[in-house]
Amino acid sequence: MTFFPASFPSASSGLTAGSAALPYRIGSRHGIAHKWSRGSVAALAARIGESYVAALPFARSGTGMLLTGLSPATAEAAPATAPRLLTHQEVPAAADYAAAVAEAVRRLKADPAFRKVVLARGLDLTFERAPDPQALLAELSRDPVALPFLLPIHDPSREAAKQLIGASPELLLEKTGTAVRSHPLAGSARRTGHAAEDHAAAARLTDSGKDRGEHALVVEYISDTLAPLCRDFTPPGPPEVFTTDSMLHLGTPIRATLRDADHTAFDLAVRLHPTPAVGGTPMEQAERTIADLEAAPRDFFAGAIGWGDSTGDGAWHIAIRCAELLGTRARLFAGAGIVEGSDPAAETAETGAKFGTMLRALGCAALRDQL
Ligand SMILES: C=C(O[C@H]1C=CC=C(C(=O)O)[C@@H]1O)C(=O)O
Repeated sequence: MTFFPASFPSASSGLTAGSAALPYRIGSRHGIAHKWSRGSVAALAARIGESYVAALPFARSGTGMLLTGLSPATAEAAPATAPRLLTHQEVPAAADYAAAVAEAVRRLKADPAFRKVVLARGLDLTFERAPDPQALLAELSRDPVALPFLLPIHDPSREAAKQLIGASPELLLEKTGTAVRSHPLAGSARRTGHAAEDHAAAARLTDSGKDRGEHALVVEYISDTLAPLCRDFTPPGPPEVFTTDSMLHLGTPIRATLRDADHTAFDLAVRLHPTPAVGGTPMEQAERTIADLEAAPRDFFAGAIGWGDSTGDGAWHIAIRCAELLGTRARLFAGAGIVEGSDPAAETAETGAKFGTMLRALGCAALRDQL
């Protein structure tokens, strides 16, 4: 699957940028859409070069990063030995995450208008020496369906050089001229790599009313947001199974044609973010529940990362299957969509399985079986 038009500088190997230049406020949900008109994006692109890269945090009120020095990812060979893992700690522990899921299910059952919330947790790792981000990026590039990314996300005035690294399987929005594309994912099963087991898991996922329901909320939200901006919007067909290196997902390809090419990719991404693939339905209630029940601050996890050019074209992915790197430490993140029919133990296991992408790249794939 190709996520980027051929003109994108890093089309073949991922999204990377040199330095965090201009932290900016997203403001209100639609505020930036006006500020970031085609003209302002063109002016910005002229200042920083042909293209820009940006990262939006999960929180709509958070501070985003506009990144300059867009640099093609160099897929260097990974060193033979990954740094030795010294410690690992789940944040929170699996039992506490399961308790948070149970509480979310209680709240969902108590209010029929509250349909879904995505709850996440972290996994803190420390290594004998600092993992090499370029080597990790090369490892993450092995999955052809995911977008590898490596972005500096630190605010220079606040802290040391934090980097966000991952391989996103989820396309939030791509815009080329008037053509737009999205590929929402929701509803998941662990991939074991054994063909017969994965085949059976894919069949169970396709037949699961609970997974189809949590997926449909995301497709509905994206369709409702894009349809008024598009001509002849055709409702997408049923979901398909989408296979990544470590997971199976329900995924729905969405394609449409904008009425007006003047919407920039940035504008559309900000209108869509965050979707119920990482937030919930309704969003305000999900945000409150996430603030109440999650132990690890999300920051840029479950945010959006993307690029754009002076014509307004660009592509945005959801920042999942990722980690924050800070020296010898890494914090991995994983979330699961919780609906009324969720089983806390199964959702906890799902987050454990989702850590698999980063664990494999970091050379500690075996840890996935203990989570
Ligand atoms: C929030 C994550 O995944 C999202 C994307 C695909 C499937 C999901 C799910 O089945 O819950 C999540 O919505 C994550 O990987 O941390």
